[in-house]
Amino acid sequence: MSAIQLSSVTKRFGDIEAVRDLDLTVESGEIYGFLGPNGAGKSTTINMLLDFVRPTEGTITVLGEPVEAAGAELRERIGVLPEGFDVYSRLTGRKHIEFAIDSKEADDDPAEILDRVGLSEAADRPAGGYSKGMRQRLALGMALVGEPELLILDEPSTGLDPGGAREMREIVEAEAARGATVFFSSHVLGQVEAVCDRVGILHEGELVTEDSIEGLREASDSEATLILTVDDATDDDLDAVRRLDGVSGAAVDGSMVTVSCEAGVKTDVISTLGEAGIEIQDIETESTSLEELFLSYTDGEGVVEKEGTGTGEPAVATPEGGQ
Ligand SMILES: Nc1ncnc2c1ncn2[C@@H]1O[C@H](COP(=O)(O)OP(=O)(O)OP(=O)(O)O)[C@@H](O)[C@H]1O
Repeated sequence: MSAIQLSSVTKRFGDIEAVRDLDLTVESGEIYGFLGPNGAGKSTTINMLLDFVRPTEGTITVLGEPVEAAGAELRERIGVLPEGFDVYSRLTGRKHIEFAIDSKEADDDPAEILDRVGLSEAADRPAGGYSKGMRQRLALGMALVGEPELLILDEPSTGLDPGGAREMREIVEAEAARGATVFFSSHVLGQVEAVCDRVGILHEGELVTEDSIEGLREASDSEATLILTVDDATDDDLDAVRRLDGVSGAAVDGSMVTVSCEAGVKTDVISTLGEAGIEIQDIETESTSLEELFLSYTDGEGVVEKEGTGTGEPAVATPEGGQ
């Protein structure tokens, strides 16, 4: 069974088309990253999944139920971390979790949930005094109540420090391991890259691509730029290189030859230059990074901040040196 299915969904607010003809399926047990720059339509889509707003056109089913017809029973099967979650200032963190347990008629141990989200020590303080990151942890804790079949997390890493972002990812992975489906939105590529099985990129209300991180990486790896330091070369020397299948361009500037090509033809380029009598002193390869690929899908709008990835590694592939 699909956990989420949107068919030809469009949402208009007056003249604004927030979501356009969206077809999207998330299978049960998947961790799906919903990526897009500000204003792409992510929150609108999430709000439609939760039946907070209704689509102008199209149909939506969640956990096999048409959302428009579903009621409290469906909501009890879903854990939600909403965008811009606001705490009840005077209530403690523990009270918030207890409230979520009561309203879902669940039997979780509040202390265990508070511990999972790293709020044990602050549990008995009024949440009004919590930092932004602590509020986000509390919201995540409330979403976890009742072992939901589906977790819908709207920008869950907002306000989290790198450690908090890593813990959030570990929780997402643990939830998926017990069988939950996780759908989370982000404009932070690193968050999505580290944890998701599949990613959909939304831009101006439309799904511009959908693939596994591996698939996206392969797409980005398939194009490369070769930068060669040579003894001497003329533009005419490069004609044979330009004629090679998979080469999209070649240029020479002094002792530097730059060739844009598919990654698979790099060796052909080098041997063709050799056959033309060009002495190669040094070779560097730059692959198209995942970051550049994302930017190409969103007209350069920022989905690629590296905030809070917490991996201690770059969030995106960096140009590789050497061959
Ligand atoms: N209630 C509303 N009334 C009018 N326009 C709206 C409403 N909700 C959303 N929009 C518009 O729909 C578009 C998509 O907004 P949405 O909040 O879904 O984007 P988003 O991808 O979640 O962005 P962000 O990353 O900034 O949260 C925007 O142009 C927004 O102004």
